[in-house]
Amino acid sequence: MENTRKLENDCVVRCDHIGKIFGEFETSHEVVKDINLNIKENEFVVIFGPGQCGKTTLLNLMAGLEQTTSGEVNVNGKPVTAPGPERGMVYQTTALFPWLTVMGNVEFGLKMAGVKKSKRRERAQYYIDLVGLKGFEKSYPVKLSGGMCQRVGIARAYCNDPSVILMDEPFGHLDAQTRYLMEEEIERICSTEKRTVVFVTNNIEEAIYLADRIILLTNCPATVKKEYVVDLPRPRSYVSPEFLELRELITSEMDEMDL
Ligand SMILES: Nc1ncnc2c1ncn2[C@@H]1O[C@H](COP(=O)(O)OP(=O)(O)OP(=O)(O)O)[C@@H](O)[C@H]1O
Repeated sequence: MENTRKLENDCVVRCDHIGKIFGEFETSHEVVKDINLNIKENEFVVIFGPGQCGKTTLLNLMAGLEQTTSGEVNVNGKPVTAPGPERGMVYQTTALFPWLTVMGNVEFGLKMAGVKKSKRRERAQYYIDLVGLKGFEKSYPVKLSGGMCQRVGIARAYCNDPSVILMDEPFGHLDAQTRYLMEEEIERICSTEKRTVVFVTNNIEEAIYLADRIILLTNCPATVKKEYVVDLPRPRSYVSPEFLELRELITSEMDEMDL
């Protein structure tokens, strides 16, 4: 489906010296420290790092679900102060409306935006088909598997045509086989419809399989330890020598952090 968005430049998300401290005084906990990031249009950026290092917090700052204590997040050149429709979210647990069908969930944002029924149905159907859920339009979330619910979440995010889609470990709760399948699916969807995606994971293989660029964070408080541009051809093989070499490189960098 045509992407009608116009950008003034090719940088969609910009984090300018952002920091986050939870609490105050003796209970204060610094979780994100002085992070600078520029994420370009249609770039697939993976935020990767040790457990509990602050990945979700960083994503929540981009989403406007948390406020920075220093620095600023900009999306399309505008400061982020609260959640907004130009930032779509896909969560680890799908956060679907259980009382709405697949169609109802996918078209929800457009309905709220006042888009005419025929138009929003057409658009929602396109994304339902794209994520492989044709035939399930009238199903309720309770009848769907975990992987199918995640497909609905992805279709919903795409359907609203945000400038950036923020994904917080969307496959973290899936069994290993479904997870591999969904990684292939997101790869297929993103190559059919290029979007700017920021994707949080603590799975190294998932990171290398999907990313144009991996941002490796340090232990908490999270700072940028290293960036890796992943220019392996797509779709990638988990067992190609280049894939394994990069996995080894990032893993040894992480092992050093544990010392
Ligand atoms: N609202 C909050 N108030 C206080 N501390 C918080 C809050 N949110 C997160 N934290 C703390 O920030 C740290 C980082 O949490 P965060 O969930 O961002 O890490 P993560 O890297 O996404 O974790 P995981 O590897 O489990 O996905 C943790 O110690 C967590 O307890």
